[in-house]
Parts: sequence; C-alpha cells; structure tokens
Amino acid sequence: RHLTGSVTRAHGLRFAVVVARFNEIVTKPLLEGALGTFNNYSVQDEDIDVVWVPGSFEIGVVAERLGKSGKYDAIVCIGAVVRGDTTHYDAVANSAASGVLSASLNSGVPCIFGVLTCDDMDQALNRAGGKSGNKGAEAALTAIEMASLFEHHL
Ligand SMILES: O=c1[nH]c(NC[C@H](O)[C@H](O)[C@H](O)CO)c([N+](=O)[O-])c(=O)[nH]1
Repeated sequence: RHLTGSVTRAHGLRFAVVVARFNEIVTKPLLEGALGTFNNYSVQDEDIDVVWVPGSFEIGVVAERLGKSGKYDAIVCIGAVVRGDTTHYDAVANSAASGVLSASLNSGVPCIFGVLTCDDMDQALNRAGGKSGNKGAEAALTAIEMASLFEHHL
C-alpha cells in the first residue's frame, strides 16, 4: 500500500507558524507566502496561530512547545539566516536546523524547515517571493501534506 498525505485534504487541520523577526524584510514575505498558501488550500484563519520569536535560534524551543501542546497538526518554521557580515552564520543556521528537527522528533508533530540560509540579502529576497519563488509558501504546502499524512495514516 502507498500511504501518502494530500494537499487537497487540509480542511479542519490546525497549524502553527513560528516566525523569526530577525531579517524581517525577508521573513515577513515568507510568512505572507505561507498564510496565502494555507488560505488557497482552504485552511481557515482560526486554524492558524502565528508566533513571533526574536531570531532563528529561538525557533526550535517554541516549535517543540507548540508541538507538545497537542493543538497543531503541523508547525511551519520560518526564518532567514543571511551570511552577510555576521560571524556566527554557521552557528545560527546549524542551530536553527537542528532545533527544528529536534522539535519534530521530540514532539512527534511535523515541524517544517522554512528557514532560508543564504549568502546575501538578494538571494534571500529572491526566495521570499522573488524570481526563485517563496520558501514560506512551499513550507506551508509541505505542512499540509505532512499533517494529512499523519491525520489519515499514522
Ligand atoms: O534569524 C536570524 N538570527 C540571527 N541571529 C540571532 C539569533 O537567531 C538569536 O536570536 C540570537 O543569537 C540570540 O539567541 C542572524 N544573524 O546573526 O545573522 C540571522 O541572520 N538570522
């Protein structure tokens, strides 16, 4: 048997979005992309909670807490780590990734990695609704598929 999720079965599923304020010029359009995608797939506004955190490093602990609350079917994690002139780019990028993965595994709720890790702001903006698409929208689609997979099959 093939057990799969389906993006056409989002009705009634509940989502949280954890979004970092750092590089808000990027994370805000990422968030808008995610929320627009949820609406396009008939996820009701009242079934989406948005939680703001200071930076991508803080996403993991919040995602895990939301996952353990039992209130959400999937959690979208949004951030933008830009190398630019920051010295601890690798520390933040790697910590964000392991934080989101740990939140998934520890809570058992799919936490979707929608954190951009880019060399410069142009790259980041291109992936936040520019010519390279919107990683926030992609993360929301992934969240719907994973939530429906868990809801119907796991
Ligand atoms: O989300 C980001 N946080 C960043 N730093 C803040 C970090 O996420 C934490 O908020 C901070 O270290 C306090 O814990 C970034 N840089 O440092 O460049 C970055 O590019 N993106």
